[in-house]
Amino acid sequence: MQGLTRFRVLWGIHKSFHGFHPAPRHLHYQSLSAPGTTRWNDQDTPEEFNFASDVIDYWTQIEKEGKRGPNPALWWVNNQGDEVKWSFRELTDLTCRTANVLTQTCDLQQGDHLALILPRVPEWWLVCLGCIRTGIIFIPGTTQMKVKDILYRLQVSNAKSIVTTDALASEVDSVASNCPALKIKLLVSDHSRKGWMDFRSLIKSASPEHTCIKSKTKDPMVIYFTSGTTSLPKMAKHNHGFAFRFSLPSSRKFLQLKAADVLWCLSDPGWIMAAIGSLFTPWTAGSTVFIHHLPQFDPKVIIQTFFKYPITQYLAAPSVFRMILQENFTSLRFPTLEHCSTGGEALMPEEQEKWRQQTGLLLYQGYGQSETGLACGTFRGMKIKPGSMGKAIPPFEVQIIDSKGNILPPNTEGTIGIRIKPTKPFGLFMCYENDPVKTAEVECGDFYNSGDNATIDEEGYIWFLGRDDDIINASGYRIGPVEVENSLAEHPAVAESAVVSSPDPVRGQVVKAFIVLTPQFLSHDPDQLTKELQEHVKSVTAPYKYPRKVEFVPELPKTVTGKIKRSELRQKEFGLM
Ligand SMILES: Nc1ncnc2c1ncn2[C@@H]1O[C@H](COP(=O)(O)OP(=O)(O)OP(=O)(O)O)[C@@H](O)[C@H]1O
Repeated sequence: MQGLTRFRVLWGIHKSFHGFHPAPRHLHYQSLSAPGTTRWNDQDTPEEFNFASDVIDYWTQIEKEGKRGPNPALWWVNNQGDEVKWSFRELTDLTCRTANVLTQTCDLQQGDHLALILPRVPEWWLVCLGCIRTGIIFIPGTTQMKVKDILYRLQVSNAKSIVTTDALASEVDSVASNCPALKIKLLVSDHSRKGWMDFRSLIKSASPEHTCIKSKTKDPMVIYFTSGTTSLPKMAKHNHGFAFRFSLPSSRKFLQLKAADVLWCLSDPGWIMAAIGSLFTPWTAGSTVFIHHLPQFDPKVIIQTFFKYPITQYLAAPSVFRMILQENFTSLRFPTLEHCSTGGEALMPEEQEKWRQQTGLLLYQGYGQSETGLACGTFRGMKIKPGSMGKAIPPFEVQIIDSKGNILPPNTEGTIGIRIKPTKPFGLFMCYENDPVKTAEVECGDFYNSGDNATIDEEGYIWFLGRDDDIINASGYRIGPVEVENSLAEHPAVAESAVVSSPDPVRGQVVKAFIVLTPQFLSHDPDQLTKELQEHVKSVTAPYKYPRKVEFVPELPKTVTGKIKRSELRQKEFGLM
């Protein structure tokens, strides 16, 4: 049975679409920002914007007029051979049904908080858009969370509702009595569960007639929990302007997607990268969002997927590219893949080079945070400087600033700042929810202070050095962990490493490297390997940066989003844990 038909039969949904007459507003907005503009004036801000009505329903209309190609809006597959293909028309229909389930059946109102903890299942996209249609603020989270992570998020967010699957339902039930705000539990499953509403059957019987709210661009839309790499995760709240930003030519220039493109973004749905790469960017361009359910990252499955489906663009964290590279292919030529991008953590220049050698494709890097979305990046076709995160993406003006918010000259180490005065640009978070103190703390003069250390060169390329807290001060030298980790990555023994400062009775602090070895080096003599790695670092970078201490570990501590927790390693070194 064909995927789409199968899905319709599964859900009992018939092809009845109501008439939509959306104005193709989002394309008009392109004229509001010229590429290269670095400042956005508030008077250009559209008063109202809603991604569901202004973008999704626009493409639905284009489809109805027969002006869009046959590729689906969403193409979902799993390892069991199941497949879902939805057109924009179906997406409009299903997300209107979702909106009705949320507001009518669940009695949720505009401004209520909904925790959305789903794996890569099609319902994730339905709930996001259903929330956008209704003004319910959705709070994505990763399914890798444990009970205490879920409890923390439900409590601090005051979520009134949660949408999740069987895998986490019992965890939610075990903490629900400690979450007084939580009233509605929606289960995405083929089975029913006591105390939970059945999302799939509710959708079937819901009406596809729904009038989208007229959201103000400055109305809240989504809250992202930060990864918690440095402290407890914070709640970065974004408005509809975050979604609007993707309609600007400057944002569209980043991947240069066309309606015929098929974009595969591997990000966990709980991370802001998923909203960027598998929701707002592709659908603004009318492209296909391709999703592989992938409960675990298996590089072999990822590679097979490129050969099986006509994927043209690929976006994943550096660690995913790293896994594929570790398969050591001499030559991988993907039949339809044209463009690859990465971000979210440091990318080693040699990984970029290895990717080019093995696949013949360039690897473009971007940088962002839960607070900022994509702040800078290497636009498609722009010269790549290996190791650099590219240039500021308008309307963000990115500068390297000192602790008072003064702009520093090129090639001077400082903090990445995004201009917020006189005007805060679209796409930058509104605030940390319920935390005016933390919100005020990240304001630094006329800038938002990212807390990341970097330099900018004469051409405007930004070079990541490390988080402020991770910078090592050894014998008067300031050392960014990424530089040392980059050097270590060039050695075949190193699968992964984390570099932190460690106390030393003579020098105060020294550089220490925690190293996960590649399988072929596990049996090597550790002392000899330590010396070899130290010599290697001295030979490829300034010798003062070499790790005086080395510890081989089976794995590195990571956040639920897979980021290395250097702060945890550092605290252990200083006896603080
Ligand atoms: N291209 C990149 N290169 C290096 N680091 C990156 C890149 N992109 C993102 N990062 C890192 O990821 C961080 C953003 O991650 P995220 O918003 O998920 O939360 P977090 O900052 O890790 O969590 P917390 O603020 O709770 O400690 C950036 O501040 C930066 O340190």
